[in-house]
Amino acid sequence: MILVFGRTGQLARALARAAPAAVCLDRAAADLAHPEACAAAIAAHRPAAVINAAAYTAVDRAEAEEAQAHRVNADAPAAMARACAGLGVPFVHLSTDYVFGGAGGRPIAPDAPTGPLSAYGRSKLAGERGVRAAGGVHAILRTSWVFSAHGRNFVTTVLRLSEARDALRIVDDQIGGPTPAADLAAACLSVAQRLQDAPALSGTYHYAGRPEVSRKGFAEAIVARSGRKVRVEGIPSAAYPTAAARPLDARLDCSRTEAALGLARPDWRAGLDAVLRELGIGPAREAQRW
Ligand SMILES: NC(=O)C1=CN([C@@H]2O[C@H](COP(=O)(O)OP(=O)(O)OC[C@H]3O[C@@H](n4cnc5c(N)ncnc54)[C@H](OP(=O)(O)O)[C@@H]3O)[C@@H](O)[C@H]2O)C=CC1
Ligand SMILES: Cc1cn([C@H]2C[C@H](O)[C@@H](COP(=O)(O)OP(=O)(O)O[C@H]3O[C@@H](C)C(=O)[C@@H](O)[C@H]3O)O2)c(=O)[nH]c1=O
Ligand SMILES: [Mg+2]
Repeated sequence: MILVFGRTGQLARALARAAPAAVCLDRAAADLAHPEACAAAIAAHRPAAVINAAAYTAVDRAEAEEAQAHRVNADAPAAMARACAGLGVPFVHLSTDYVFGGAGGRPIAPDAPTGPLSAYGRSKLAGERGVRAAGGVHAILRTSWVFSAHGRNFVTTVLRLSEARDALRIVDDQIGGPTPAADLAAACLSVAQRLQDAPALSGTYHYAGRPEVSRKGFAEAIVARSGRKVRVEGIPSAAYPTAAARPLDARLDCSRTEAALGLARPDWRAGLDAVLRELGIGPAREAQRW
């Protein structure tokens, strides 16, 4: 059995769909603010593998709650990893492109130097370090711009805004790889299985959707595919001040993931069409050519 933390989140919902036999724990069952309770949950369930899909993901709010973000994103994953190492159970943990400063101008390899710009990024980087230090069989999967039909993500945000406005102002100097939660879930399950068969595959991997796009380009695709009549105006990040700074170019180089694990990058446009169908929004214009 696969044990999943973060039942109500985008990724965990997709994991539950893809692996109905998985046991998914929510905050009531395992609060990551209490790391030892998470370790106890692993010992109690004695799973074949653990996937941590829970995190403090409120990037801007984390600037004022860095200690809380650290507890949830660093202390809890470290405790989970230690529990898994003690039981000899593979641990799959999610991290983010926001551990990078994003100023390099080219796709970033998994072993590249990090440099988070935000409290969220710092907390996720500390989580990576704690997982590695536990020394067990593990995979850290860095991903980016995860979206689905559920919860707060860029797709649901743009759809909500496009219902209320006839123009959106979206930054066009931040580029990345949108990642469908459904594809990310499949990748996590594949990695959890591979680690059971080949512990030496332990390591840090990049897994994000393609083609890379700016936030403005992503918003244009969302608006176009949803059939909404909304103008999307490109603006510089400086014109959209936020509490947390975002990397301008933290594109993840995913080539080693494909080589080592056989996981190709998902096409986010197909993922977007699937999400819009799930939301009953469209119809996707057949004439639309990518
Ligand atoms: N979303 C994105 O764009 C990206 C996400 N990631 C990473 O991928 C993983 C999954 O992200 P995603 O599915 O989008 O996350 P979501 O924001 O959709 O969900 C986060 C989940 O974590 C849970 N959670 C938060 N705090 C606690 C806590 N104290 N105790 C227990 N559960 C808690 C939430 O529960 P509740 O509903 O109760 O708040 C929720 O179920 C995370 O590790 C994230 O950092 C990486 C890159 C991009
Ligand atoms: C809503 C909106 C956002 N933006 C900008 C703000 C910000 O710079 C950028 C992204 O906005 P959001 O806050 O929705 O996305 P954000 O919360 O930054 O998404 C991040 O989530 C965490 C969990 C991750 O790990 C990252 O990979 C990334 O996906 O878009 C606009 O320019 N116009 C808008 O109308
Ligand atoms: Mg956000």
